[in-house]
Amino acid sequence: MRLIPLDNAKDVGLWSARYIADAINKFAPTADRPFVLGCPTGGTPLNTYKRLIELNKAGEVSFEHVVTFNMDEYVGIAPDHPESYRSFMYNNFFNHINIQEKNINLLDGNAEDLEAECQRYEDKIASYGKINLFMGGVGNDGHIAFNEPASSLASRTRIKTLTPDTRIANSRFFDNDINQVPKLALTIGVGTLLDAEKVLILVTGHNKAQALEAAVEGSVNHLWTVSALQLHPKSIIACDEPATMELKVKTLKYFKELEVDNLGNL
Ligand SMILES: N[C@@H]1[C@@H](O)[C@H](O)[C@@H](COP(=O)(O)O)O[C@@H]1O
Repeated sequence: MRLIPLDNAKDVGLWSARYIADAINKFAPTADRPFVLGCPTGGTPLNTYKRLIELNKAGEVSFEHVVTFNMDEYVGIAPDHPESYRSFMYNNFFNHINIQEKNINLLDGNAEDLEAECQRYEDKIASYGKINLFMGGVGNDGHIAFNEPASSLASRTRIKTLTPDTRIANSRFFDNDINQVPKLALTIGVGTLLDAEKVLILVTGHNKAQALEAAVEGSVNHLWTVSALQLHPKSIIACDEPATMELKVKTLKYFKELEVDNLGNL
């Protein structure tokens, strides 16, 4: 695991956007060999999307041959609901870059057969071989996508019941009314995430400090599904200073020293 300790959330956005743009450019995608990018929603990746849009407009990265798969979607809210993850992705990213509509993959939380929808998604990912880079955030309780505490670390895309904590946290997007927050979601599994060639998780803010501690210093544990990153051969966590508050001083120092050369290339 690489831990990239940065000063603030804006720097996490700049660093991660540059990392993604470089990965796409290095891959040199074509129509027959697209780059496959996993995408999250939430407040954390907004700075990254903003910067990727700027890089796209500046001609520094193209999404013409990039295929995306989103991590998750609520069940039962209209696709054009302002808080559906579909709306989030179009409003904050897809509408502003040169991605082709046919290359966008989203889970349909209104599908008649939700289990079949999850299998369709897994099959579609498999049809590309693998996801080259999966970007993600993390919940306060350490959940990845919507893999709530005690999710199987071998899980695949499926229906999940959201915990009260997650619904309270996400009620800020629903007029602070927990009753408006859906109770169910479709989410890629921890196993689906671990299958990606690279995983990049963004962690910002003091309310994520315990999750970061669990991811970096804790043992692999289904109660903090983010800790499954320790099983991945190429996982990166980019974090800001407030998120590191629960880490031991020596842990942070260790990772900072490892990154000295890389941070010099920011
Ligand atoms: N399903 C999403 C997660 O993918 C996201 O990581 C988490 C944290 O969101 P935020 O970045 O807004 O803190 O929220 C939701 O639960």
